[in-house]
Amino acid sequence: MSQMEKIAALIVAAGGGTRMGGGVPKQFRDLGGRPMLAWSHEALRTHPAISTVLTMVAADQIDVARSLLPDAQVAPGGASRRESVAKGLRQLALEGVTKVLIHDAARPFLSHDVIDRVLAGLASADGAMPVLAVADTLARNADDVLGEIVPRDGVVRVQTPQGFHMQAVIAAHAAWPAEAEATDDAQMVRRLGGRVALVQGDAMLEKITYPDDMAGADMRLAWETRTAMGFDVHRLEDGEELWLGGVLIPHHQGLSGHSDADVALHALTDALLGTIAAGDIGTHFPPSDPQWKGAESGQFLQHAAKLIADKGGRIDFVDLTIICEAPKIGPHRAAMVARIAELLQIDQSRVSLKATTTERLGFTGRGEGIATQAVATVRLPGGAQA
Ligand SMILES: Nc1ccn([C@@H]2O[C@H](COP(=O)(O)OP(=O)(O)OP(=O)(O)O)[C@@H](O)[C@H]2O)c(=O)n1
Ligand SMILES: C[C@](O)(CO)[C@H](O)COP(=O)(O)O
Repeated sequence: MSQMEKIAALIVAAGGGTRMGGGVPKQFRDLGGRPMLAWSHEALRTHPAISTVLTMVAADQIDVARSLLPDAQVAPGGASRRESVAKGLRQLALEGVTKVLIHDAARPFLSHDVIDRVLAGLASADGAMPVLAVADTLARNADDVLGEIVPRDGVVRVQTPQGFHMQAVIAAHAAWPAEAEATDDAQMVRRLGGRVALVQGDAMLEKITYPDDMAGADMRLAWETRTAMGFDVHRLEDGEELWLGGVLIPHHQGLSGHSDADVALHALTDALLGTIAAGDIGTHFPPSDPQWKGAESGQFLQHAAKLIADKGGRIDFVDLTIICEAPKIGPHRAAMVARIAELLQIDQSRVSLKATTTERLGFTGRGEGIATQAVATVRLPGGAQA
């Protein structure tokens, strides 16, 4: 790479998703726990050769995009894909960009391998783009009757990101007739005599266009299911409040500990951290740290849930067993389930809470303390990208 080289990515995300329908433009819809747009943005942002990622969104979606991708550089796109690209190119040219990768937000599952292939193709051409072979027979539809067969030899399916030297793609956009539409940028560069190299595309990169494509994208995510457990004990003492499952319970004793000692939320926090192998509650909130003295344990649980969400994960189900002789848990079960569901932002049907005694045996049986076992099951996106 030369000293002066500056490679940018330009994501076009200003479309209305009319073929998809359903109100919210598809690039802002949830896909595996994060907006579709976030997937390719992350892949481009983390590629070592790319120094800038500019995302074009509809003018009235700027605030939405900023809230979904707080660190992203976003700008208003245009009325067509071509206009959105042209506006982005103008901005990137001012930033001294020498090469640009133009990518559809509607192609979320972009790997670094594809980016590498496009950049390699660009080294010896004006542009480079990923393509796939056509596997199906191609035919014309003549009023819902089979028409002419279209030879598929030498025909490829074109994907993005399409990479270009900035001068070549800016000249192509400038020369393109204002009234003509172009479905991509490579055809514009070619029309001006530019050479666009073809590199191997990726089946994961299929564009999400029609409603059925969302289901296909979910399947491509290849969710990985993980289950982990947590266990915790706190001592019952006079003069303490009894917090259990995020609920204050009237009792003659309460649990003692550095925080509010909510043994149920602690066990559940450990179970959730376990699903992403992120240590335990003490790793994140050391008892030696005075800031957690008397802390409400709901924040520990929310922290674990956020770490899972940051990985694109979803909490499928949590199950707790509170082990104590007293108080009776039954009367408080509904309130605890509601509070845990609220803290985790999941439906109450995904929270199970049970209780048992130990038949007066052991420390729980003698009323010296309360224990909780918790199990959490989460799904993490596994197949698409880390
Ligand atoms: N004015 C536009 C139109 C499209 N695009 C983007 O160009 C890509 C092309 O994909 P496409 O499936 O055509 O997206 P939409 O235009 O949103 O879909 P539709 O044609 O069904 O309305 C998408 O990432 C889309 O957001 C854009 O940035 N600006
Ligand atoms: C740019 C593109 O994704 C390459 O295949 C495609 O041309 C976009 O076409 P659309 O009709 O705007 O979806």
